[in-house]
Amino acid sequence: MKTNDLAVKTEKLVKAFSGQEMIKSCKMNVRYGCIYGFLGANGAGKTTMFKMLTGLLLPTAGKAEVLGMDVVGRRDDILKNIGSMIDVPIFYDHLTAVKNLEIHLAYMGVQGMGIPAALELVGLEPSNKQPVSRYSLGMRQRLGIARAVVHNPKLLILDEPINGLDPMGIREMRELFLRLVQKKNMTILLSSHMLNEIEHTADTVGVIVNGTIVEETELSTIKQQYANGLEDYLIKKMTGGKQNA
Ligand SMILES: Nc1ncnc2c1ncn2[C@@H]1O[C@H](COP(=O)(O)OP(=O)(O)OP(=O)(O)O)[C@@H](O)[C@H]1O
Repeated sequence: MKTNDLAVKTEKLVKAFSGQEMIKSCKMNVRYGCIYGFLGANGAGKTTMFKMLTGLLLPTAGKAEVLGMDVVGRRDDILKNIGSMIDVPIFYDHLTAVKNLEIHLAYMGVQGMGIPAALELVGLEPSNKQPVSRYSLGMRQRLGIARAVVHNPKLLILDEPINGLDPMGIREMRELFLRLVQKKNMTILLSSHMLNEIEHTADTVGVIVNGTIVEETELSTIKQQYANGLEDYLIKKMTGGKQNA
């Protein structure tokens, strides 16, 4: 794969905490225009990878490029061109959703797709005058996604984006992700423990085990090889192939 086909490219990436490597020589390739489902057990290193790609953590060693730019040297340029939601999204709780997005756009220095459009995309009512402190968990999650997309980023990095959403909300987000890729040319890198959701949404899957990505594959290939779907595939990869499919 040519380097300029890749929205995310890491080589031998390492992150150590207190001298202990939690990300180990990790290689990740995310193609432009794909929905990449990032899978792994609790503590495998998904959030740590996302934090390095979004400039929240500095790599200990190795190389990581996002949209062709080095994560260390060009952090600010990267941040203008990506949208992310990592961990529970934090807002100005005493302000409305519209005000929160206005502050975000002012900070980014762009108009983006427009605040009402972004709120409508995620199923929130732009005329809602309630402060965000009154929002349910699912509404906060939707607002987090609206903030991640409102400035029209090229790449979206979403850590467990459907946590807290009801079944209707999950379906709406799935449709939204597909629309963002097809109509707005975005690339989406997302993690989820909800394999059923990844099966419905992603076209590429990457599996991280103990801090290293052990395989990146097209979902269609997995579906051909594992009649029962992603769960059998994932368990096999997580156990080093010892578990029968
Ligand atoms: N700031 C930190 N200091 C020390 N250890 C950390 C820190 N952040 C993460 N870790 C450790 O790094 C490892 C990977 O954690 P990470 O949160 O990236 O996993 P994850 O794959 O996102 O897990 P989950 O699916 O549970 O969210 C864990 O062992 C975690 O305890």
